[in-house]
Amino acid sequence: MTRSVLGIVGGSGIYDLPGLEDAQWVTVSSPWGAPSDQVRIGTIDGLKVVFLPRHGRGHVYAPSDINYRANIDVLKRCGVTDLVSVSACGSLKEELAPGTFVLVDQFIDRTIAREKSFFGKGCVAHVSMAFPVSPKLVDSIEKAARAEDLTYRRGGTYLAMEGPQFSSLAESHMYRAWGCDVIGMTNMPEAKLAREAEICYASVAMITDYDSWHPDHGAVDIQTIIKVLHENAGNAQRLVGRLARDLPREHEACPHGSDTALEYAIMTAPDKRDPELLAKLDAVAGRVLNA
Ligand SMILES: CSC[C@H]1O[C@H](OP(=O)(O)O)[C@H](O)[C@@H]1O
Ligand SMILES: Nc1ncnc2[nH]cnc12
Repeated sequence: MTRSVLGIVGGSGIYDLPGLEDAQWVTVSSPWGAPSDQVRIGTIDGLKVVFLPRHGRGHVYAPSDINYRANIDVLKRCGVTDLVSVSACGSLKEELAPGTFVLVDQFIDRTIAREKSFFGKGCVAHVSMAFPVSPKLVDSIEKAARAEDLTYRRGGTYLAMEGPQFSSLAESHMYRAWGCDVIGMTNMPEAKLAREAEICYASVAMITDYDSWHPDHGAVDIQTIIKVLHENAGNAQRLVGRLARDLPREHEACPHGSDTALEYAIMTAPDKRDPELLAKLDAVAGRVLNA
């Protein structure tokens, strides 16, 4: 049996997790470089919870500057089995009004300037991203959202853009034509790296704006986003608190195999593997490399 450990990556406006018991900021180092910040480790009703502010306290890192590999690596080192991103996002659908929480289930990755894999020359691996989100974890988030009476929608496609500038009007229309529901700058490659690290991942997109396409709303601006984020911070905290109280204490196997993603993924023959890369993979791929 594996005990559940809940990880929370806090996005814009979420730099701490009130309600954590016996909480401490802890430095965890990673062979992948510096993570965004220390992690805040504590418990909620006996469940270990590990919180990491994605942009660092004080919002130091832009989306393209975040060391996503180090972030996922340190969360893995802390034993995280289930990881929930809480992110500010723009809406690409009329019915997804600011204040709505979308429980994302698909992604389109349009980022272009980020390290996207722990693997590469000397240890090549290919994991499935067909179903990037763990439905059991989303079940628990949905239960929590219902219990807290939040306005939410289960399912939605998140368009990950490079940023840091917001989309042009033409891009915004194009993403709508593609059928995307929300737009943000951070969930990729985070979701891909969580899959490589065999961590169940889910993303809560807190809608803050209508991006730039809506004829009755002006183009997105940061003041509006911050205002909506402040209005929703309490809801986000209640959601996470409830999720932590109710998450099954025994980690449930992911129907999409998130927790066994590396089982047959590594292509490089054992005698051709690069020892330096293998050493860096000790946390994310230890389960299969040490088997
Ligand atoms: C503050 S608006 C743009 C910024 O907010 C989102 O970040 P996060 O997902 O960490 O909440 C968005 O992706 C941009 O990085
Ligand atoms: N419209 C938008 N585009 C990209 N990232 C966002 N984060 C919040 N709103 C956003």
